[in-house]
Amino acid sequence: MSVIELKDVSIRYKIGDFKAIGLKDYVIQKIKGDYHVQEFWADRHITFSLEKGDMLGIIGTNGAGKSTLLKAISGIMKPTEGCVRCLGNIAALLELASGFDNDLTVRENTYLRGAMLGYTRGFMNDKYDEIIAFAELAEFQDRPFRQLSSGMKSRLAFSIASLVDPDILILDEVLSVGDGAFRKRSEEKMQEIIRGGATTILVSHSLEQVQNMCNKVLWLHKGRQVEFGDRVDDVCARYEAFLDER
Ligand SMILES: Nc1ncnc2c1ncn2[C@@H]1O[C@H](COP(=O)(O)OP(=O)(O)OP(=O)(O)O)[C@@H](O)[C@H]1O
Repeated sequence: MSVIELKDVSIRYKIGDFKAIGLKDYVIQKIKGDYHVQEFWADRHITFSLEKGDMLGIIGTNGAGKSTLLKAISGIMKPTEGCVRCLGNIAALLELASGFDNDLTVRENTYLRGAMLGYTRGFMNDKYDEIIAFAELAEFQDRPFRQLSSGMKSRLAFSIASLVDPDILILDEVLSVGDGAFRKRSEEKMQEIIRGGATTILVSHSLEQVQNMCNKVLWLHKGRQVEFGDRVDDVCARYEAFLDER
């Protein structure tokens, strides 16, 4: 049985609606009669499924709809059409800095993120040292989160998400932010998670990373599904040829 299944998923953004422009401008525009909402389909008719242990790489140029699709898979957004079905607990690393509080310490933020992922305090007590050691942040444990560099913040986010044994791990470009040594360790960690049976989705602009790590690939372009399949090298080669032609 598939762990993740997307059936004909389409996601629409509304540009300039009252939520985007604010109530005041909405009222003014409405009175003047020039209130217009534009629709933009960021993803259109996306259909694929993943089995337990699959590692999917999503590729595509800027604005292809990759991050939007991850939001729908992780439950942050509801698809406008179609359906997404996921089995098991999901750890999603989408906007790395989000969900952390700059005024709390690294330790407090670690517990906070754990709670947001649905883990108990006891579980986090057991995992805490491991999380901090993996992120190499032992000296920063009791410092305010704002003192961390952006690379350190993403190390902590990755470390929490990966060490709590998710059934589904969703990563948006996260591995490209750490330095070389951390990137290598995080790739190894992800391989370990996959060997443990988790299903992983990774958005990456590095074809080398997708070829090295993924057993399936989804190529999106302007919201459309160009290719999906397990012939990762072939799809990446066609995508590369497409990039060269542009
Ligand atoms: N909140 C939003 N409101 C309106 N349009 C949006 C919104 N978020 C994204 N978009 C648009 O949806 C399209 C897809 O964006 P998305 O971030 O999913 O692309 P992406 O493939 O992840 O791009 P990148 O590789 O640049 O990160 C883009 O054209 C973007 O401008």
